[in-house]
Amino acid sequence: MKVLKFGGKSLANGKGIKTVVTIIEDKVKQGEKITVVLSARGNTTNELEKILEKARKNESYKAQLEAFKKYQLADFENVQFENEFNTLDKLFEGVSLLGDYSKRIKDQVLSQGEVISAKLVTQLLKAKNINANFTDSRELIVTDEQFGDAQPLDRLSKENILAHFEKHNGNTVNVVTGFIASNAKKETTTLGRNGSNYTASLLANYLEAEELQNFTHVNGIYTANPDLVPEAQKIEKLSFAQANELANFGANILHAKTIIPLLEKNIPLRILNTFDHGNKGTLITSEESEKGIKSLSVLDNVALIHLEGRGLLGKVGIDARIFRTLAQRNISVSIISQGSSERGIGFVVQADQANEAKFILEEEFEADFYKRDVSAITIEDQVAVISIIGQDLSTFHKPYNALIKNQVIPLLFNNTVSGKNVSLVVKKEQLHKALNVIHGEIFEISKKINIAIFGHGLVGGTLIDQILQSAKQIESRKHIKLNVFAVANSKKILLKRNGIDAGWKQEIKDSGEPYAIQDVIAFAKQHHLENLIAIDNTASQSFVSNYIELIDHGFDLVSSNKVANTLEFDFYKDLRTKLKENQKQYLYETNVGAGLPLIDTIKLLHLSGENITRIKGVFSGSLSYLFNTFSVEDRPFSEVLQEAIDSGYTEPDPREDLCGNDVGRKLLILARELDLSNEFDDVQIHNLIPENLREGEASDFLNRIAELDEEYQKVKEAQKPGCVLRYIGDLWGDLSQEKGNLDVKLVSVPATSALGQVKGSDSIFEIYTESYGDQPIVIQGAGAGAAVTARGVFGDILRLAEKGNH
Ligand SMILES: NC(=O)C1=CN([C@@H]2O[C@H](COP(=O)(O)OP(=O)(O)OC[C@H]3O[C@@H](n4cnc5c(N)ncnc54)[C@H](OP(=O)(O)O)[C@@H]3O)[C@@H](O)[C@H]2O)C=CC1
Ligand SMILES: N[C@@H](CC=O)C(=O)O
Repeated sequence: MKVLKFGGKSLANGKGIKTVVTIIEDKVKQGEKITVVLSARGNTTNELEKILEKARKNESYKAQLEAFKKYQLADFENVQFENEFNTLDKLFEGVSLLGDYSKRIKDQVLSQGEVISAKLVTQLLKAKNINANFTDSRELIVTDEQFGDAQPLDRLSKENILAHFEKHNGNTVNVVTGFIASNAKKETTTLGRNGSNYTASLLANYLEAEELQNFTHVNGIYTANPDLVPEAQKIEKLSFAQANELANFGANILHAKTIIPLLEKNIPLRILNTFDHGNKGTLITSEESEKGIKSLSVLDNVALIHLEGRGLLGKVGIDARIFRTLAQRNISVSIISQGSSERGIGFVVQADQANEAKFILEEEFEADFYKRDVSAITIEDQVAVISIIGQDLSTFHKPYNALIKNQVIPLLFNNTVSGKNVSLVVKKEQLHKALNVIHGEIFEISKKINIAIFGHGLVGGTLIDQILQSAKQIESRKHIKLNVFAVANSKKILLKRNGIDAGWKQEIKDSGEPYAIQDVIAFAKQHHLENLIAIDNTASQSFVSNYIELIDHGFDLVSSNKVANTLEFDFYKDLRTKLKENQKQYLYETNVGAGLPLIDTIKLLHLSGENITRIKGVFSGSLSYLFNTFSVEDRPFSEVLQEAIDSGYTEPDPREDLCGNDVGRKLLILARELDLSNEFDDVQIHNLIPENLREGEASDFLNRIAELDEEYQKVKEAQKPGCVLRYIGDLWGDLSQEKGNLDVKLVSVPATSALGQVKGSDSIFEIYTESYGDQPIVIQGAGAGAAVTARGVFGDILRLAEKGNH
């Protein structure tokens, strides 16, 4: 025999109730022996509670009652609920007259929901020629007199149930009302929270069922609530001990009282979804699994109470007084935390008991207030408790660090000494984000990284395409889910919580909106997005002014834009202070040498104490291409320049390359990596643009580039034989001083020298250090181009996304 229990949502009008009847019918046709336990349908219990309240307040409740009846009858044929409806009419009328009701009356009212549900399903099954038998559990389960939360009396209940099932056996499908029972005086009682589940597991126990199948509206037990954590995964199998842990922390289906009767008889419990027939759900058995499970559960109807006082240190009996006082009013405390200094104690109670708890504690500690031993008792009610079940403190630093990096600061946390649970109290507004952050860390199923990309030109556009192309692979290889939730240019933004797709270019054109940076921050907050990274792929100085605000709101930064690192040294330092304060990171590997691993190398050498004495080379990819090609080919300077522009090597305004600013910036960035405090003005720059072409719009300049030809032809021809032109950067001098010398110049070098042999758009960086002497470390490769630069930015994103950084 299997016991099938259906919850309220499964029994709602429409798809629900029809599916339930089909499930039962199929099982009967397959020859399975089953017993069915039902909750009240849909929202019935809540509705009855609401009508009862209205009646108590003498408000008009009849329209709601009629709507309730209509819902129960829907368009079902041959169903008679006259008895139940009459009972409800009388009970509500009585309550309305008295202006009050007892728990006993409430149990009578609520019980009608289960009776109606079981009668209806019995009728629908009979119409399908199934031998269904309406079974009122009030005839079977005998309880004490604790209305609202009655305790079954085991021996009597078992006797009744066995006798009933002996009588109604064979192919009979007993359709049993869940939740309700009666006391020895035959008065209706109810079994409290999870009552129907309890009825089902009691029946399974007494009848020694083969399995209890609990049909819900979800596919089973998840690693977290999938409504809050989209990446949550179904747990296929659990042991009762593990289920019990989950139950203790809010997984209602698994409430301890439902589990114990099953555990006693070793009866498996399967959590199934009425609406997803093929799904095998979660199976809970007594088999102990070696692998620990982890799951996140939430209690959100709670409040945090904090009792604070300077005079509590070393005083004996304070905690005892607190808990005794609370116990006297039946107020249960779920989480407690007290520091060793005993300056205060924080604990969590049910939200609806918080005010009463505060009041009675203030009474209890009145004298202590007077003596100033206790200074305040406060309630924080917009809080939630997250419990990480299966988590001990050995690896707790991972989710904890990730929370801090995401600006979620737990108000309180504690762990269990035995077992593996860590609970955190967080602000309710941060619950969603906190859950996703912790989930990503502890499961490594896929940690979501939410990315906002500013600038979708050559580099930005290529980066987006690269991300979209590799996202799946990265998710399966690295368990990192890259979600580009924002793409913006200087005028418009496209915001998509679940990430853009291949149609992003058209979408931003069609539905992009004007924006300010605050809109992006607000969007991330509204959608509880965690692990935020802002990517600056602009060349804009004005965008850099958003950096501080982004950092303040929890974004890490990645930029291909070099401006932020080359503004005044004060800003450079302030930015780093802000980053440190907020535990945020700023990566910009592509600022020098595009995708080449240059900045990282220099940082490591410098950090490890290696004295870098000089850095020299061809810093610009576009100017490398220009002079490498122009030096050896007999073509006009402007033609080669145009090729460099068309190949995406130059800055958005190519004059930034030709005037030497871009190389100057790169040189300054490296100097600052070596802790030199140079300013941009310190860079000696040989500007390649003749003075008469420096002013005006970039487009005017581009129309006139042929005017450069004559001058550069002369420069080329004035060289010694066997020499070639190179535009180089040179950082030199005593680099242990406050400032170094920074030169950017056009030089003529032998074609056979290292600089002379550079080809295409390659950059070359010679890093001279004390240990390496005259033989520099050389880093050489493509120094410009959208693809390599975007790849470099992508590398920075992954570095941030990898464990330890986020
Ligand atoms: N090309 C290369 O090889 C390398 C380039 N870089 C750097 O990459 C960056 C991007 O270069 P590239 O892609 O060629 O430039 P593009 O001109 O192709 O693209 C720039 C993008 O930035 C947007 N933008 C400009 N100002 C703002 C603003 N204030 N807010 C938001 N978006 C803005 C532009 O939008 P709109 O169209 O509305 O103006 C455009 O989408 C530059 O900083 C460059 O120095 C670094 C290393 C190598
Ligand atoms: N315009 C730059 C691009 C990379 O920073 C260059 O030519 O090097």
